[in-house]
Amino acid sequence: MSDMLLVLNAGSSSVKFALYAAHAEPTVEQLICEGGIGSIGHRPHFKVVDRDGGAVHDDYLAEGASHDDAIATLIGWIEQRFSDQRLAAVGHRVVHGGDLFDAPVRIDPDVVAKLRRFTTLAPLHQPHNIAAIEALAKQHPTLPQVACFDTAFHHRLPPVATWFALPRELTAQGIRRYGFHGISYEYIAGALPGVAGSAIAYGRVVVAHLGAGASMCAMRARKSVATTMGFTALDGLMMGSRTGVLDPGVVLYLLEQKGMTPAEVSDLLYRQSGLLGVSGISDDMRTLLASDDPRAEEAVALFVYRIGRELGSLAAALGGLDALVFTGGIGEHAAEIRRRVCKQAAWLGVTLDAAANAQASGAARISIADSKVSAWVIPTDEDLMIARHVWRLVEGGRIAD
Ligand SMILES: Nc1ncnc2c1ncn2[C@@H]1O[C@H](COP(=O)(O)OP(=O)(O)O)[C@@H](O)[C@H]1O
Ligand SMILES: CC(=O)OP(=O)(O)O
Ligand SMILES: [Mg+2]
Repeated sequence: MSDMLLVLNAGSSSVKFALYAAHAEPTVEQLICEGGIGSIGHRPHFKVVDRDGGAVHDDYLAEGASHDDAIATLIGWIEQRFSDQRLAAVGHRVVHGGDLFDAPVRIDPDVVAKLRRFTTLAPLHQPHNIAAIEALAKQHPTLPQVACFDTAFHHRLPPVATWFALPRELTAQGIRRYGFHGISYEYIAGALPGVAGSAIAYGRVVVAHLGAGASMCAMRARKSVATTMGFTALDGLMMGSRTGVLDPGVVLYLLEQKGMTPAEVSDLLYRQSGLLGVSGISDDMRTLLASDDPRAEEAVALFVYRIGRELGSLAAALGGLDALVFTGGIGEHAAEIRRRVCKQAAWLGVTLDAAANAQASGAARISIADSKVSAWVIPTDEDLMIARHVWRLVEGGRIAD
């Protein structure tokens, strides 16, 4: 009976998954199928596609089905569909590992207890990451589970890049910049030599992970030296529904002058702001780019402007820039956003190849051949990165059934 590895990325309203054959270290070719159960809490939609995007399964769960129901349905479907194969281990994307976890780890009750400490620092993600872990542990107590952390890739940031200008005792308590999207950045760092060549890969590179959640990371020789997200995944860039960086005085004003509760402020900053809040239309870049509403244009303009400001800051942290990489749903698919960002970065030496940008599909250079700073699109693959970590832990014998 051959083995499979399951990767889960549990979010606020979805459980995304990828299933890999585990006869060797996972590669794209070993992807068996992927998909997810979305709209959890409403009428959950269970969709699965094969490696080529062909439909494998399309069904709905009962109205109001929970995350636990979704996990049970997914595992049941896998066991029934692949009854001649064994699920050897499960890897989870866990957004916040704080200062406790700098590498993937086998999950046990002690690890779960530690993960809970960071729930308030990642309210959109951590509770659901933990819910998926606990649902699986309850339903399949002997199934090895591994946690891979968004924060781990940034664990060796220069100390000065982690400090807030707060009293020392608060910094000592862990109130500092952690950084996120690290699984994505780790994958891009691994892909850079093959896509852009070693000279660039080991140079000064800023990677822009532009999705519903968005951040940027300054890398030198493929190591994180600065990043836009901070203590939480609320900081940095303007995002689909999140503010990004905000004058902390605004929070005090909302609490003290507007009489909002902390919970109301949290909901405002995490779920009602960003592209959604500024446009008053949508958090989805596709909708805003297709809209002729002036508010949509203002939201897109601010989104691009904030990227430009952070790019300048990250180039300063690097002492210059050799390459700019776009990834994430917007970074990989929105040529218009890439065009605007690169135009705004002309002062840094980025010269866009308009045709290459318009037709980019998969990994591609989108700057002209002799651009002082090259620009690239590299699709990320957080699931594959997690599957590789699970394999290395299992293969290294550090996971026993
Ligand atoms: N073809 C496209 N054109 C523009 N934006 C796109 C396109 N496809 C996806 N997106 C954007 O990518 C976002 C999702 O990015 P993704 O990285 O998948 O999100 P998440 O942060 O949830 O992982 C969507 O909100 C949408 O705005
Ligand atoms: C950390 C974060 O914001 O993740 P996502 O982009 O998946 O929301
Ligand atoms: Mg994402």
